[in-house]
Amino acid sequence: MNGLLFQPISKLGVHLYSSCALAGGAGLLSHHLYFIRGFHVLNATRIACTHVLVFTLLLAGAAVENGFLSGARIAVAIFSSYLAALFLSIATYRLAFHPLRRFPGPFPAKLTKLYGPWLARNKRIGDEFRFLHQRHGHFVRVGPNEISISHIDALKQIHGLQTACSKKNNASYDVIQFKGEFNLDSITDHAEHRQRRKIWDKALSKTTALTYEAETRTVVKSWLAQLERLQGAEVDTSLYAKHIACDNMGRIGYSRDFRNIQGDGDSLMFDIIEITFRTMSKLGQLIWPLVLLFSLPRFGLQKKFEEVSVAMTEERLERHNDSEDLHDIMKLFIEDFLSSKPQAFRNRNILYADAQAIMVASTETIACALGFSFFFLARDAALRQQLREAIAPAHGRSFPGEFTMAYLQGIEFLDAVLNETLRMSTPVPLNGPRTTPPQGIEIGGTYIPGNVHIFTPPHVYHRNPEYFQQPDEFIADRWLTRPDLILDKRAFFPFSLGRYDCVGKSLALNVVRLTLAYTVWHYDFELAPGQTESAFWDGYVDQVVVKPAPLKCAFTRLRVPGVCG
Ligand code: HEM
Repeated sequence: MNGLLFQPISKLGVHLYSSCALAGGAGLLSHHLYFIRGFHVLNATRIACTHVLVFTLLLAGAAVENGFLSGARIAVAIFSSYLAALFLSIATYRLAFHPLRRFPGPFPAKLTKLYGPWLARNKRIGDEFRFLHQRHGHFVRVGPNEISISHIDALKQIHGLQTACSKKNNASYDVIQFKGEFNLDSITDHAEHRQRRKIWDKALSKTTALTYEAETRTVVKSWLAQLERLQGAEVDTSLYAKHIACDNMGRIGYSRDFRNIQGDGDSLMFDIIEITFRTMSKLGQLIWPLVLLFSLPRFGLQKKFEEVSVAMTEERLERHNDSEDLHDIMKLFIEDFLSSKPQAFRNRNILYADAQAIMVASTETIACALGFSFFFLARDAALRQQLREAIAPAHGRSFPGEFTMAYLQGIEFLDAVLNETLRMSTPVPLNGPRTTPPQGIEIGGTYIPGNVHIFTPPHVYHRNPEYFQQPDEFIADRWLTRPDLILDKRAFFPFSLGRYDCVGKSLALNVVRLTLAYTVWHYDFELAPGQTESAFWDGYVDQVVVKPAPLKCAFTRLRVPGVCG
């Protein structure tokens, strides 16, 4: 066989050309018979290995016949012909024949998924999507098989309970797993998701979220104590927003005290938690490098992340066996896992996968919401005062000198500040993609073909003048006295929508409400000298979840709590 293939090559000249032509034909065939059919991203490792193997065999065969240098040149020529034909065929198909060929969008996005990492190069992919929509309209082709949508009808059709769209055949979710088991967010099968979600819902329902209040209050009190210790020094509120979110996650998720606020916790914790998202965000929506990366043994922070989540789960399991009194999110997962007929947590790896989900989902998001809330308050004394006055009736209602969630939940102005923060700087700017059903869907008169990956980026909706007047201005009153500034309330969905919406919404809102109420009640704070608004705006990065820039603030304890000046 080798002889047959390489004899003509060894004579070079015309025979090399025909071998290259043959390889080109193979490139065309591999596109039309394999790559164009179905969904192959998850086979990236196998595909890469097969190509490396074929090239190595080609090189070896050619080197045996022609010596190493000539053999290498021949092998490269033949293999390049194969690749050139393959990529040319892919490019021609994507530009001229793909079902999405008529959708507007930047030229490179139509051609290659490598446009994703390029778009993410400034770590502001949410803004980039926004600019693309401003330029191209409601439907933008942001990748060869990807459409981003900003039409209001898309929200119900894609996320509504009756939707035919799914998370299937969408490698973004498939890569996030622990040894083959998905976490709640990355499950793509509806039935399996429903079973697991029931337990999460129980662990984080509105009523259960209230039962975590004492733990959150302890965290907030540590923050106030830390402010007391730091009196006079500049405080990086973005850093403490992280610490508050992380310590809160430790207590509510696992009944553990991380002590980040006090400064004697594991300072690496947040880096460990954000590592997966940081890697993903660099790639835009390009998933195959992640498939390759995750097929290797874990290393660095990714390894540490797995080790930490396993260790925390094992430790929590042990404590469950010693005493079932602990009350946290893991408790319900463990109860199902240890039951005679588990409904969702059928093995330890599922437990580890969702332990990771608690860490990631409840930390960075809350840190972002809190970090930006501190910013909007720090730059506006009137806003702080208005908030203080608004929360005053809730102070001491349940316990002397304390705020409780029960009363804070009814404070409209507090929620207006929170809504406006989540609109202006939504923690998850893009949301995960969905896949259209095989028959496609029609949105606002536009037909989107089947098996296309679609995005409905909250950041694009939240800052869209079609839905919000003066979209780039923080105006808390738009949620109260200025409803004219909201043109379509449906366009506000920081926690996503439908069956995959955020299960931790109530908990997250409670943590932010309690932290802000106690902070403004006991302290006045403003941007520290030298800290500019633009430095904060320019410095945040979008790593799947937005990470606020450092923000130096000066805090002054109020002599009479709740009374400034
Ligand atoms: C301000 C804080 C938060 C924001 C803005 C937020 C936002 C979101 C969004 C947008 C999604 C949907 C993602 C997608 O469609 O791809 C989501 C899902 C999720 N969130 Fe949150 N989140 C927050 C806090 C939390 C907290 C505290 C938890 C508690 C552990 C949590 C747990 C989850 C989980 C498990 C999912 C997946 C739900 C499912 O697929 O059924 N989140 N979140």
